[in-house]
Amino acid sequence: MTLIIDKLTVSYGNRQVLHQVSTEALAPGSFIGLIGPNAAGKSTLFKALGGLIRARSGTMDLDGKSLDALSRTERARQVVYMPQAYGCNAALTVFESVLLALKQEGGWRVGGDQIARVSATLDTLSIPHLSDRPIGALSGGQAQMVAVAQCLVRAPRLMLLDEPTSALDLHHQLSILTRVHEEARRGGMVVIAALHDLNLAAKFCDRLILLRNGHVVAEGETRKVLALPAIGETYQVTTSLETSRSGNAYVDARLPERIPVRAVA
Ligand SMILES: Nc1ncnc2c1ncn2[C@@H]1O[C@H](COP(=O)(O)OP(=O)(O)OP(=O)(O)O)[C@@H](O)[C@H]1O
Repeated sequence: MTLIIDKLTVSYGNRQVLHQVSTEALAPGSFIGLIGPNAAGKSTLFKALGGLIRARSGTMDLDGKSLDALSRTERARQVVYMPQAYGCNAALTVFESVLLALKQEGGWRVGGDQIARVSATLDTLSIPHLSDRPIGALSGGQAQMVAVAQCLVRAPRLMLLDEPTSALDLHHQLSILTRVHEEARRGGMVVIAALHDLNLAAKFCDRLILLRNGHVVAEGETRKVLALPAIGETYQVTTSLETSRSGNAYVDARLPERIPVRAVA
C-alpha cells in the first residue's frame, strides 16, 4: 500500500489553507510524522485524506487509485482518522465502543472472530482491564488509548492520528507509539501521526513531513529533517539535533532572546 499526495490544495471558503501539498511515495509499513506549528494545516490535511473535506485540486492516490474515487464505505474501510477531539458515546462500555468502531464496516451481526479482534486490540494496547468500564467514566489518557484502539481494530490501510499521545503520560506515550509502529509494520499500513513533540517524532517516525502555513517545507528521513535549519525557522526557536548517550536523537530547543511569543495564524 503506497500513498502519494500530489499538489493538494484545500480552502475553507475563500481562505486557502493547503497550498499544493505533495509528498514522496509513502511506503507500506511506514510511520510518518506530520509536524509543524499550530495552524500549519495538519488536521486539514487529515480531513482531506479522510474525505471529511473536499480538496479544491490535487490528488491523493492509494496504490494508484484515487481516494476520491472510492465509495464512502470503501474509503471508511481503508482510511481511518482519529481527530484531536474524539467524541465518545457515554452509554457504551470500552469493549462495546471498540466493537462498534469495527462494525462501522457494515452489518450488525457480531461474529466470534470480531469479538476476538476487539480483545486482541485491547491486549495489544495493554488496556483489557478497561473492557467493562463505561466509556464516559474514563480519564483523558484512558479515553485517548481507547480512541487509538477504535482505529487499530479496523486494520485500515491508512491510519491518520491527530496528536495521538497528547493526553498520555511518558510511559503510555512510549508504549502506545511502539505498538502502533509494530502494527503498521505487521499490517503493511501507512500511519501518519501529527506530533507536536519532536522528540517523540525523533524516536518513532521513519520519515517526517514538515508543514508551515500550508506548504510542505521539508520531507524525508527523520534525522535529516530534524537537523535542517527549517525546523528552527518554522517554529521560530533555536534548535540543534543532539544524540543522547544511549544513541537516541533528540531536539534541543530554546526560545531565542527578544523574540515575542508568536501569534497563531
Ligand atoms: N472549519 C474551518 N473553517 C475555517 N478555517 C478553518 C477551519 N478549520 C481550520 N481552519 C483554519 O485552517 C488553518 C489550519 O488549521 P488546522 O486545524 O489544519 O491546523 P493544525 O496544523 O492542525 O493546527 P494545530 O497544531 O493547532 O492543531 C488555521 O488557520 C485554522 O484557523
